[in-house]
Amino acid sequence: MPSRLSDAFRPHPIHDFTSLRELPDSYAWNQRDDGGYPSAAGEAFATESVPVVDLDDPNALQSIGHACRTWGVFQVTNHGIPTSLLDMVECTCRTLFSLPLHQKLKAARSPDGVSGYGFARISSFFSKLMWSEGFTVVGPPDEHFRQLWPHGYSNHCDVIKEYNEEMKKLAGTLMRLMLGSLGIVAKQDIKWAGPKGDFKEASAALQLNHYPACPDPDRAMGLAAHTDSTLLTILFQNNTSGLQVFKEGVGWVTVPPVPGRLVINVGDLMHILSNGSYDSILHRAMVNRTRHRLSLAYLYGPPSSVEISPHPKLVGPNHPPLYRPVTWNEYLHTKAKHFNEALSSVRVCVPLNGLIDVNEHNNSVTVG
Ligand SMILES: C=C1C[C@]23C[C@H]1CC[C@H]2[C@@]12CCC[C@@](C)(C(=O)O1)[C@H]2[C@@H]3C(=O)O
Ligand SMILES: O=C(O)CCC(=O)C(=O)O
Ligand SMILES: [Fe+2]
Repeated sequence: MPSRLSDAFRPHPIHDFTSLRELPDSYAWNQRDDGGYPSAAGEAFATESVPVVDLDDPNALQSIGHACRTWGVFQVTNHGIPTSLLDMVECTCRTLFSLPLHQKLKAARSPDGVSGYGFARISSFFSKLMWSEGFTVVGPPDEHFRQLWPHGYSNHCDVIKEYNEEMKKLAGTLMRLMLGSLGIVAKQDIKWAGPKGDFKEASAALQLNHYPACPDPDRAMGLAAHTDSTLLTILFQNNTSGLQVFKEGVGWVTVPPVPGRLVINVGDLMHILSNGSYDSILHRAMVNRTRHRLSLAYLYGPPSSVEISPHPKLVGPNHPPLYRPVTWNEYLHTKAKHFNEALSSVRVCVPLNGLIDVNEHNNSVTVG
């Protein structure tokens, strides 16, 4: 067992960074370290804010379409997720990350696995370390949770299962609205949406993130800038701000947590499915000097056997398909290899004499 754990974390020595009084150099980022995205004047005086859509509003479909075209991210209210469930899942997160490191490592993500405790996967693309820890849940959490809490894990399992079920329903609703705004009717136009158009066969991963209070937050990075490899992501953040989204021409815009709101990100697979009409949103998480922060990302995608490609309704003589078909597993691999170049690596090249695509394929991780 110990050799498996040290394998999982070989690239980054395991130490309890949460109790450090000073920021070690290995955690001190400068702008170049995070991809060098310009911090436009907007950052300090951001006048723009991420759209808010009331899901009970009869115009929700139009508002969501507009938000997806202009931002690639929006917040929702009246989403139907009970506050009590959000409180409970936050409590499970808090309890999990409060465990001593040696206990959390009993549920460490294995080198080739997707579920379990670990530091940011995308760390390998950066020379600096991120000020965060995470726990990924794919499928039932029971086995890992039993390692964490030998006694009394079942309540935490129930909370996660209920949260996943509620998220799945909400994700189905959001899919119908996001696609509806492109003229795509889920139950007619998307085979895997099923006869009721409820996307029952969809897959998902739940990512719990913890950003401890940090002695030097201006130089630290919670989670570096990335887009999600999903169709869409539903993000819950506790009462501490940290999420920022990048808007072209504006710069980094903070999405402050507001009770009752959830943040919806357009992911890379939605960008592909919409044939580029919706952009996936580049986002990152900053950290705080005095407060620790929790977030939960519900990463939503198609069933593992389904290939996502630009929808035929959005393709025509003047609108060639911009991307080749990919399954979620294949795309996750591409992301793990090419990180923020993953989308361009599945893009179709358009030479003068027709369409060809240039790609490497490989397959194996299973999310489902
Ligand atoms: C289903 C997913 C989506 C994953 C991989 C796998 C489980 C965890 C997800 C995240 C969560 C944190 C950012 C990200 C970039 C990461 O490193 O892990 C995400 C990644 C992706 O969107 O590619
Ligand atoms: O913590 C956040 O606000 C962002 C988390 C995130 O982007 C992710 O888990 O993919
Ligand atoms: Fe993300």
